[in-house]
Amino acid sequence: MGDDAFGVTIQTYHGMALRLCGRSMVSPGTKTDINFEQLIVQATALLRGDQDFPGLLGDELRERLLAGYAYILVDEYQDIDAQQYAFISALAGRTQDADTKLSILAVGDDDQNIYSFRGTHVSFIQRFQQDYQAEIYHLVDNYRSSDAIIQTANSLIQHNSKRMKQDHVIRINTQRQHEPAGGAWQQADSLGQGRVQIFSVSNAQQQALTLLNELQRLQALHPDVHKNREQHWQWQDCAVLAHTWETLMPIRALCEQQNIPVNWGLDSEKLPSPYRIREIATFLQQLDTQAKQQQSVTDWLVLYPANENNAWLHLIHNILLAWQNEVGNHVLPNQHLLAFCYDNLREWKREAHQHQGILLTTIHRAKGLEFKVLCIPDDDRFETSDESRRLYYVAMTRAREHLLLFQTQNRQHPHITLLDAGEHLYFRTQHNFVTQQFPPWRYEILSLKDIFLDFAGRQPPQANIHQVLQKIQTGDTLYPEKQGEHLVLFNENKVALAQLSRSGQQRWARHWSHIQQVRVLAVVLRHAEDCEAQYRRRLRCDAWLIPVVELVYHSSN
Ligand SMILES: Nc1ncnc2c1ncn2[C@@H]1O[C@H](COP(=O)(O)OP(=O)(O)OP(=O)(O)O)[C@@H](O)[C@H]1O
Repeated sequence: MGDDAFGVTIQTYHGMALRLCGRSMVSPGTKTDINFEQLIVQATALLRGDQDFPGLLGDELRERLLAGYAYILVDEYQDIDAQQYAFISALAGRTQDADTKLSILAVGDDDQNIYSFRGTHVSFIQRFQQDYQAEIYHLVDNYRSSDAIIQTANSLIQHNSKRMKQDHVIRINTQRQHEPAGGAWQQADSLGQGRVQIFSVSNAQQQALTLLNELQRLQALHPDVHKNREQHWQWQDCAVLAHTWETLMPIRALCEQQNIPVNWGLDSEKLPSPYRIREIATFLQQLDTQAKQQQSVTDWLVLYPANENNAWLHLIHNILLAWQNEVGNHVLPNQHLLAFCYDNLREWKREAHQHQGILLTTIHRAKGLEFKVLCIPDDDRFETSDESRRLYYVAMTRAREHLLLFQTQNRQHPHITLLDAGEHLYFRTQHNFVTQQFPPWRYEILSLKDIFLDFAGRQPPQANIHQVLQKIQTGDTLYPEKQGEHLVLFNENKVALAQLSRSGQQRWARHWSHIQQVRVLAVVLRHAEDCEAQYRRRLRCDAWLIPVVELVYHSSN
């Protein structure tokens, strides 16, 4: 699109609502984080004229707010919830007369609706046509996956009822139609031949061993296939997508034992708000104090270069690159970048992960991504329902070259049993691995409710703990020890940096002596005003830091 792209604004629902409401930014890192849940409701009320805006009437207001927008493209329309639906309707002027309506283009795939637990409903996309008297275009060309993968995914999803694409089957794009169904691997891999491979395994450990064994077999073949394309095997081209984190634990343990780099999708339910993470809070603070100053993004990129050693600084760098992509190197007041950061960080929570390596995460978090090699381990949470089939379909359609599916022997896999057992599938059952000592490790983020949040706050500003916490980095190791009644985390110089809360104590007392490693994931900022009034008088400083850690412990304890 070239320079025309500068006329396009790309925003999340919340970003758009924030822009329309004109909400002033709250001070970063304070208790008054933006109430994102109310933003969309408020913006909708403003657009509909249900809520007054000083000095402007309903239609006038809507025009003022939407000045400049002529077209709206809503992506992933299948995943909208009732609030977002009302917001889009108000934006598009569905209830307005023909002259004031904007043009709206919705893109979505009802087969990929997987967030119904969050209140999203496939009926919104299904009724789009009648809502807007819209024309429908079916995009059926697939540019991503091999034909074998496309056919296999189609053979599953066809079992769902009331699909919008019932009569519009996904097919490989025209330019690739002459290619073999298994792509380049049909020739290069005499065993798998680019077919979708289905592995029968007896338990979770054998599943992990089989999975890694197959990835290493493909890795060894890789140079033959890609020798002319200057492509090397990269572990980040592989992903394992499961229904639950639990399923991924033994796979991660085995990867770490074999020194295969792992990109572990972080369970963001356990993480603090990204705005409170030390590096991010500092950055937002910088932007906030210089909000009116005009600056180009390149100035910020100098301050925040790519940083593979610190996930948070790297995240800031990536957000700056995304901003550069949107506005180029135009010089703008920093407040625009600040709003962009708030919005982006909110979205980031959904896809939190760290490190380069094979991505281990849940299917819900892999939406929209794609990988050369995709594995779906068996998970006893898959069931016979349209919803579960859609989830499995989303996972399968992330694969470009290899799709490896796993089923537990002696159990009918609800989805694999539905696949057309044609030439695209290859069933593998012979896995005679030598029984090896399987790594017994489990991984868990110590959630903030398990930590005594005021631990450092009860020490004076000059206490050593504050300087040490300022310096610790993501990836550093801490050491668990008992100190009297308390479970405490120390650094290598025996400075106590955190103590578990009463609930943390109950949860971890049994495991404390079986912890193999404590890794710092983030350092979080806390202010005295975050603290309940009754405890505030015991504080001895206004702000302090808290380490957020992941515990690696022995699973049999
Ligand atoms: N016209 C095209 N020519 C070449 N490659 C394309 C074309 N359109 C899409 N692709 C490639 O196909 C892949 C899928 O495209 P894209 O992510 O836009 O599809 P999508 O419909 O959003 O996928 P999904 O909803 O399944 O995540 C990407 O790797 C993209 O680069």
